[in-house]
Amino acid sequence: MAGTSVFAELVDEDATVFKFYSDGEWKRSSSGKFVSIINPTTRKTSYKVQACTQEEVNKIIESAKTAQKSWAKTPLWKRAELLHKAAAILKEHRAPIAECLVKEIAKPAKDAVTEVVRSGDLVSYCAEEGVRILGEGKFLVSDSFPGNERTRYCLTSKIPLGVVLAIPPFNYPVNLAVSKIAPALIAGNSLVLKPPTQGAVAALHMVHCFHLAGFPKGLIGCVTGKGSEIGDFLTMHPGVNCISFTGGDTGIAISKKAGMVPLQMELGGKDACIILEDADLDLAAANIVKGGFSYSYKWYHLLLSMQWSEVHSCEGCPHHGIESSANFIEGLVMDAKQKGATFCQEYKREGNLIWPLLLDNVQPDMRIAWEEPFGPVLPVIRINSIEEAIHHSNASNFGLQGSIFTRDINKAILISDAMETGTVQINSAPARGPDHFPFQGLKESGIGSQGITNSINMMTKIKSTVINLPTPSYAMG
Ligand SMILES: NC(=O)c1ccc[n+]([C@@H]2O[C@H](COP(=O)([O-])OP(=O)(O)OC[C@H]3O[C@@H](n4cnc5c(N)ncnc54)[C@H](O)[C@@H]3O)[C@@H](O)[C@H]2O)c1
Repeated sequence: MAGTSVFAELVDEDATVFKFYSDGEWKRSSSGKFVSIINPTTRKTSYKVQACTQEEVNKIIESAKTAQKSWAKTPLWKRAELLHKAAAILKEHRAPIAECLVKEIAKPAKDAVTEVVRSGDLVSYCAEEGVRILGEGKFLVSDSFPGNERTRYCLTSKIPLGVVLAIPPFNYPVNLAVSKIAPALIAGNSLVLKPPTQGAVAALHMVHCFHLAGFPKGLIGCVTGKGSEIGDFLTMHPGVNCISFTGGDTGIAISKKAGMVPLQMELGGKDACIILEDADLDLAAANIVKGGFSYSYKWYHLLLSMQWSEVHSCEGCPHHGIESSANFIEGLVMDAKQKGATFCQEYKREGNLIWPLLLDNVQPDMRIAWEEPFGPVLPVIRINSIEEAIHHSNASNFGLQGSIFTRDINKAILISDAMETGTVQINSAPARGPDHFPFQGLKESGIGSQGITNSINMMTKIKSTVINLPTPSYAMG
């Protein structure tokens, strides 16, 4: 159970308020204030976390700065060893962490366990990859550039950035936290985590697994509280040397406010799925259901016929969101209704629960054509040509992923090259992973690239050491 056995020190005596992690210890905030985490299913408070103060943020960053200096001097194999240990502990304690995910974000129990196990695997893979890529540098000689003799040797290596700030979103609060934590640590950085409110307790449990693995005091800090109170303070903090963020539009605002630090931004998307006439329609339908509805929290059963116009039935699958997101989704649906979209099912909402809905004949003047509902509402735009499909896809401000369904690989490649998205899936729904695949958004969907290798590289800088020789020295030959 959450907050018990090895996790008992995370929680207050009354077992409801979780502490934050600073300088290797679990602490109560001096604010005396808490942030409640509402269970989206029961709409009751599941947990409370500390509302940390700016002074507490300062202290965490200061400790992270100090700890990073000696961590960077820790041999790479030792850093990897600790990460492997943390990964094993994380996987061992998957049950209580998964329980938090169920209560905080209404993730189905099986998916919640998968998220934790996948996170452990990510941490181990990152340790292995780090040992290889950080153990290599470059050797360059000067005479390859015009006008130079071979009098200079340049040795390059990868050095850490310092303090990395990690901000994951609510939908994968563990996986998208470790995808930032592990690369940062293997590369010799320290790490400050600001988890999302919904998902904070799962993240605190995950951080405790790193604590149990024996990472040095202060190297990892985890601060909880309201984004509106400590968010800007964190992202504009002069002690932060890199920000790795996953979320929505908040990331655009952060990018504008952040100082001269490397940014890794993984933001919203509006992934177009282009289905050509020759597509395997069963495959396309199954993947569209998966891509459009799989994060609708509950099991679903949606039968799509071979023709969009003949959607037979759609049952179950309510979307357990928070009230503001349910209202936002409803706004998109009503706008589409007013402008003439065809409803393939009756729109159904009870409280925060929204049932899956397929909207046909969506037109470019409807908000749902462009805005991300982040809920179980799927718009269908009928197209007459490949060019029209590419046009609609590229007209989006987003550029995260896209899908193409066709049996003609030559056409698929041409369309893929024309799509302005970071990833294109041929004959599958948009997916993030496996976690070592590069993953990136174009336009308003992000800055930089992720995936284990890219994240490690992104969280380092190149350092050159140049050896200047008094006379040219050429290799024997
Ligand atoms: N690109 C991807 O692969 C990917 C993956 C998962 C989620 N997302 C996106 O995430 C969004 C849903 O997640 P969300 O609702 O948690 O996103 P969000 O942008 O509302 O919040 C993301 C994180 O930012 C924090 N935050 C809020 N205000 C802040 C501030 N002023 N300063 C610093 N941090 C602040 C939140 O607490 C949370 O931890 C969707 O738009 C979705 O597309 C994208």
